Amino acid sequence: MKINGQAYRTIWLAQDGWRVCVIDQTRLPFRFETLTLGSTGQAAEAIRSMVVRGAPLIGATAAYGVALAMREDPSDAGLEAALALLGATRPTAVNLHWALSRMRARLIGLKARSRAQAAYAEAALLCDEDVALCRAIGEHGLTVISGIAARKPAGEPINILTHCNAGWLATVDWGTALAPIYMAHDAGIPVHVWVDETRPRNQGAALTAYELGGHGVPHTVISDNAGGHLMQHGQVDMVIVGTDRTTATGDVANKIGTYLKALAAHDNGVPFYVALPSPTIDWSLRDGLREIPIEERSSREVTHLSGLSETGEVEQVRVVAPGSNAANPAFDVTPARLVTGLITERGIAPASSEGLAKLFPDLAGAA
Ligand SMILES: CSC[C@@H](O)[C@@H](O)C(=O)COP(=O)(O)O
Repeated sequence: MKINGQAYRTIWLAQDGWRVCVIDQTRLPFRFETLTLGSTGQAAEAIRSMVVRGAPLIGATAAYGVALAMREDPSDAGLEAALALLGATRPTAVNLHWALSRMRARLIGLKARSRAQAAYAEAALLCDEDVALCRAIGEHGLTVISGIAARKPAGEPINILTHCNAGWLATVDWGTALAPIYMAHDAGIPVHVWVDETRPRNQGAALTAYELGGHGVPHTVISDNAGGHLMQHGQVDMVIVGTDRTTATGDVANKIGTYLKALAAHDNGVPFYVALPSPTIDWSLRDGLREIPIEERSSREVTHLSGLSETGEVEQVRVVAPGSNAANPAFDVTPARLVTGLITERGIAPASSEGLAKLFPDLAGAA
């Protein structure tokens, strides 16, 4: 997607052909800065500190982290150490482990001297595939938006609510939940997006609003608590969110607060869709609530807010009473029964074992 007219992916190789460039998402929306990663340690730190975030981009960065490791130490011990370091960065997004398993499978049978080149090629392939998966998700999701548009008076915007950031910044390009929205907008279908601010880190207010604004998509940022009210008053036609891990049975882990939106959507008859590429499906899990690991993050993300001061400086301020404790579970699980459909690269599946297995017999069968 474009920033100030220039096309970007979220991850690319530097001019030297081996270091890895990323957009520093902790600086958005007020500063656009890129970082160049020159070691596995730096790649791991970029994931841990959320310089890069979003399930597919975490996987892509981890893949390049393995490639960087293979320049440093391509031995079996070097490979296993890199996989362990990168695998311990963030617990919920399964794309991380999917990407690391794929890199291991590609490299383990090779002689050490061939590994670096093969690792870079595999990481690049994984990134290109991610772009293709997200584009296909966009095309399938577009049919849902077009269907809703056909039932509305001509010219009236389709109001779509989204939570967190599942746009191109969360993937290599296009995004998952936002891909259908970009495609609808580009096709001339009038869309308007309600953007949940997504406390505590405000990925909606900072990143989704930045992306949609950059692409000219009409949107309005709302406080996280406003969605239910808007749904009760008929102001939301559909919800689309992304996911960090979806079980083989269709339970969906996503940014904290997603479950409450699904409940409100269910109560108000608003369709609730989840957009995901197949690497986000954890075929080994059947009970999302019990089995998906939920990341606990620093309480400081709850007690403090970051923003632009009147003097143009990015500052942090405390918003919680001094002395109060804060808890910060970063994800929640929406049970399959609340999900209208899973928008994947192969089409739209009911959120159930049967629905997923029918679309992905090859993957479901292999688990
Ligand atoms: C296409 S991204 C899907 C999810 O990764 C996204 O919705 C999300 O929850 C991101 O969380 P984050 O903590 O910002 O990495």
